Amino acid sequence: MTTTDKLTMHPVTAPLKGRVSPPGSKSITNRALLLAGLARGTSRLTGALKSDDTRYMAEALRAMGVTVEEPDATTFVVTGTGELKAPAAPLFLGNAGTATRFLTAAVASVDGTVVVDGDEHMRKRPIGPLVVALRSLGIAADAPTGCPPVTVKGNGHFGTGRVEIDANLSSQYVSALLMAAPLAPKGANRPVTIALSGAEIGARGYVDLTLDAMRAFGARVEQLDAANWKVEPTGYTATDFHIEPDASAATYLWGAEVLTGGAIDIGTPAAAFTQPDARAHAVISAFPHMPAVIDGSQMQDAIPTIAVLAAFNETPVRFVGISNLRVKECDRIRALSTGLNNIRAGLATEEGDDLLVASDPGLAGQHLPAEIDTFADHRIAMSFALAGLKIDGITILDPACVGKTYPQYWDALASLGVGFDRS
Ligand SMILES: O=C(O)C1=C[C@@H](OP(=O)(O)O)[C@@H](O)[C@H](O)C1
Ligand SMILES: C=C(OP(=O)(O)O)C(=O)O
Repeated sequence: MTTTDKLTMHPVTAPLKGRVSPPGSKSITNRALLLAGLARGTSRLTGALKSDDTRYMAEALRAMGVTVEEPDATTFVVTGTGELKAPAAPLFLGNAGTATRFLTAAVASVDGTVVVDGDEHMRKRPIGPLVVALRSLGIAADAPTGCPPVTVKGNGHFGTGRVEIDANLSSQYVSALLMAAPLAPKGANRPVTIALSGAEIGARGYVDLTLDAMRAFGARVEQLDAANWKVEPTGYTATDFHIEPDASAATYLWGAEVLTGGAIDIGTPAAAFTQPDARAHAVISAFPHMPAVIDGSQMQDAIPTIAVLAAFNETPVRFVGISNLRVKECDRIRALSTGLNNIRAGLATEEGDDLLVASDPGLAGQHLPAEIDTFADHRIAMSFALAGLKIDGITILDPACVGKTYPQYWDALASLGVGFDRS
């Protein structure tokens, strides 16, 4: 599809029925790309996501001497030498949080200086706690604004010993340290211990994805207790690896199904996903009787989907445990309240970091023209598209921002019979 500035949805006239498979998981693809790039030898990654976020990771690895081939639309063939080389220019990672955080730690293993940078949105997303943790290991890292760009002066290996990390703002800091930890100095026989400091981590399920991917690439990592992990200095071993579909992408299809009373076969049962957002399936399946209070802490990326559905629920919904939605691609609590109130004043209220969504099943079928500012955030675009399935007049601004994780999103909706005008 060509890039357009606006997309106005046509409400559906019949339940949505058909088969649409979500693309590969962004989280798992970017973990597998990195670990394959750090390994010596060739790894074949199948079922992978090809989108802005994974392209940035692949390009960064290429810039550091890794061969990344793309034989088809869902496969990466990655050949590494067992070490990353210093890139000739700063690594530009757009607004890909995973690529930015994971590489910030991994480039400590480069022998030379690496600048990790992103776009204007990424330059507002905090990375200070990760930089502090790297410095405590003796790695020269600097991020003067507390956000990218980060300059890392690597000395050819990661550190050893114990490192503390405050992961309250992002679980990606823990994943970043875990994945870099096997890259200890040659001959090191001491493990790295990663210890949580501060408040409880956001979405623990992402750390579990990290451990699974690390073990698949030969790492020896042990969770000692809820706050401590021990990682042996093994490096990584190339392997073939299959990536499951993206659970966050699946939430839009589950949402479209319940909102229209349809039947959309996404090809993967909800219980088969290992990603945290699969938890959203149970909540979405309860629509239009979703609970009065929903804790988003363990399924953060699904909250925009559920918040838009909540407007059509039988009863209001309060979202709690979502404070770090304020530091995602945009301030998602603000973007959701702005968009919902734009559809109808009073639909959403922010109370501190809670979001209250007033419900009105009678919204369906109404003509309520609203231009939804997506703040360049794929999840805001994809979730408000659901409102446009039931309300006449919903226009999504900058619809191409879905390219961050689901470039085929609009085509997928069209394949189910959804209509829209582009302008
Ligand atoms: O580790 C990951 O793959 C991710 C962790 C989450 O971010 P935070 O850890 O910053 O909450 C999530 O929102 C993001 O889309 C992907
Ligand atoms: C928060 C997200 O992405 P990231 O942190 O990887 O940029 C997301 O995809 O919703």
